[in-house]
Amino acid sequence: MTTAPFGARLRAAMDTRGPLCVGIDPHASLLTEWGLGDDVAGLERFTRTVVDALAERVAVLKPQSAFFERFGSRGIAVLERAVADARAAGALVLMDAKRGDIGSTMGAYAAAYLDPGSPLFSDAVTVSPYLGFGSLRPALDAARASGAGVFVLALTSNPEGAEVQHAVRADGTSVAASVLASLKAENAAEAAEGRLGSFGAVVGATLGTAASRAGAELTVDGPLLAPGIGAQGATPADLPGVFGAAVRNVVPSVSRGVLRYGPDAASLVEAAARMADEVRAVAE
Ligand SMILES: O=c1ccn([C@@H]2O[C@H](COP(=O)(O)O)[C@@H](O)[C@H]2O)c(=O)[nH]1
Repeated sequence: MTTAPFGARLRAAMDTRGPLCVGIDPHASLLTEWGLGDDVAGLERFTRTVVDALAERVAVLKPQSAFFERFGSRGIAVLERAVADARAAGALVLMDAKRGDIGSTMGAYAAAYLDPGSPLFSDAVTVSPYLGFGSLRPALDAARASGAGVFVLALTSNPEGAEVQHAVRADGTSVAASVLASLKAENAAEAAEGRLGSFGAVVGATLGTAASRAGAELTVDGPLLAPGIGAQGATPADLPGVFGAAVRNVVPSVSRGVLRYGPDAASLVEAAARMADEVRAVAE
């Protein structure tokens, strides 16, 4: 590995830029609101505007792969360009792809997002542990080898997530608690040296006290991606209540709550800065 581990790069970015992650989610409705066509040209203009406005300012940009995949290969080409441009401008790119499959197929997903030779290589990727945490091993190993990161869905921001994530296993722990404990084990070496690990959890900012109800220990010694701020109803003020002492490792994520201020670049910058200020006020 020639690059520093993701956890170290993320901590440095959070310290210099603040911890905010802005999602690139080109919803059809947003393309229309921005006066763009719901087509590849609209997708490209939207994506380029967000990257140009924010990649030099925020710690993390999180393209939502689904919105690019719906345009087929030409949408993926836009995504590839966005990843490269955002990284070149200094943002860390978290590919929100939520992949999860049997281990052998997981290896191919890892090659797509975590192999530096891939056109979609990203600083980190979201994955789903519901084929068993062990099925994620190829992604965890690939990330370790390339200095990338992995964010595992643990307690998602949507209300439906609880039916799976709060389910209690034969050993009496919840599914979410078990995912979080597995992540903590992955980060053990970095934690022993006082560094932020590269293996993070997705924990919704919308959760209220649900994490403690699921018996989930949020201190995984890695980053905690907190989506749900803005359009899903959570605010930065909710973060201390959801995360407690772990708030220092939280990367609050907002997509529509910033994107709705486009297409004017200055308005996007202002919206992200306002959100970052609100986050700073509660996270320090
Ligand atoms: O638990 C989760 C995991 C991922 N997401 C993703 O984050 C954004 C949220 O968009 P908003 O417009 O800020 O609501 C979106 O890409 C989701 O797929 C999540 O919301 N919750």
